[in-house]
Amino acid sequence: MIKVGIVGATGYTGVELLRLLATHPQARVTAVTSRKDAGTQVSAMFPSLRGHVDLAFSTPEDARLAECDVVFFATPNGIAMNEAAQLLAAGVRVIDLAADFRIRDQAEWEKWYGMAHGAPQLLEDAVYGLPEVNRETIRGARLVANPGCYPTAVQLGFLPLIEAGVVDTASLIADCKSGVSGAGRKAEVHALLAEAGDNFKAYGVAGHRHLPEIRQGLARAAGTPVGLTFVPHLTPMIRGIHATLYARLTQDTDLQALFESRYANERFVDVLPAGSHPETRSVRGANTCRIAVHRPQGGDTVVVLSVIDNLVKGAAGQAVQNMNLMFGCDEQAGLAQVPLLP
Ligand SMILES: NC(=O)C1=CN([C@@H]2O[C@H](COP(=O)(O)OP(=O)(O)OC[C@H]3O[C@@H](n4cnc5c(N)ncnc54)[C@H](OP(=O)(O)O)[C@@H]3O)[C@@H](O)[C@H]2O)C=CC1
Ligand SMILES: CC(=O)N[C@@H](CCC(=O)OP(=O)(O)O)C(=O)O
Repeated sequence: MIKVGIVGATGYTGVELLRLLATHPQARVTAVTSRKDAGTQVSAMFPSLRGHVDLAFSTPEDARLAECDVVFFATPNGIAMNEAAQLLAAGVRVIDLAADFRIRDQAEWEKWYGMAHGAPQLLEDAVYGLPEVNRETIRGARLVANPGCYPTAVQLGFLPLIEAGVVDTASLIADCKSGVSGAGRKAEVHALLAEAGDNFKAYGVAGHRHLPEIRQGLARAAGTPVGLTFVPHLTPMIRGIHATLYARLTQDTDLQALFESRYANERFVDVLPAGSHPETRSVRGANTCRIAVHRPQGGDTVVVLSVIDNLVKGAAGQAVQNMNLMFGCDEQAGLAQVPLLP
């Protein structure tokens, strides 16, 4: 059994990790932390887990974390970077759901995240946890930087086009919509029902911190820097990301065949039949990215539609997928959920 610790288990990605790991045949959660709710039973806070998780939250200083095989950080940015080195030294593998190890360039990270990096010496070792790109490296990783939610949906949508060299990489556009759970469980006015319900708005147009992360991944695939306009929006739904991606074709190609062949062996990426319009509800609760590719009126603009559940393929599910790779488990272990609809 893989012994698992979760730091920050009272948040949305933390409780999602608990939900997914509750049915994992080879993993057992042994420590779950919270600063504010140490001592509270998990099932008292999350009734959905009653009968599935028999644990109480402990403080983040819990010594049992160092006895785990893997610790997930489901914490805000800037926490894992100060804790990872000690756990790694104790032989514990670390998966950070936050952004501390996602950007290779320290100065770039510090610019976007507005703080000094606490563990720059670990940036080199950290593996970016997008299995559809880095599967073999993730298998041997000690420290995994789990991708952000928007970056997962956007990269999976653009990668086939960029890898095949069939689009102009200087003029990419990602128009994205997220559900409110993307902002986490902390109390914030903009996420209140009366603020976010029955409303729709863009944010971060001048520059969102996922921009450098997406650019880094796409540039790696292109072998050259890319030009990307990324505009996130907040929609009045709880879960889900819908990314509408635009690129200019530079050569004629069978787009449907390109996408089908790129993801033919990927269990968590579903390329829909030509002409489809994927819905966020078709992936709710599941570790699936559904993609459709369009070429409106046969013109030179390609439109890719990519949907994920931000808490699953966009966070906790992808983190479990990475854990499965790191520990030699079936990649689908704990991740066989059928999406919840309606
Ligand atoms: N929500 C989403 O869709 C996605 C989130 N992410 C990233 O995953 C991480 C977690 O997100 P999410 O679950 O939404 O966040 P939440 O705000 O819902 O939860 C954060 C958790 O971290 C704990 N925490 C806060 N500060 C500290 C601290 N200083 N030390 C230890 N624990 C702390 C909180 O509990 P307590 O205060 O009691 O300690 C809580 O359990 C974030 O970095 C987020 O950006 C990534 C992809 C998608
Ligand atoms: C709707 C909403 O607010 N979403 C969050 C993205 C959450 C996330 O994945 O952010 P990290 O990179 O910090 O992990 C945002 O735009 O800040």
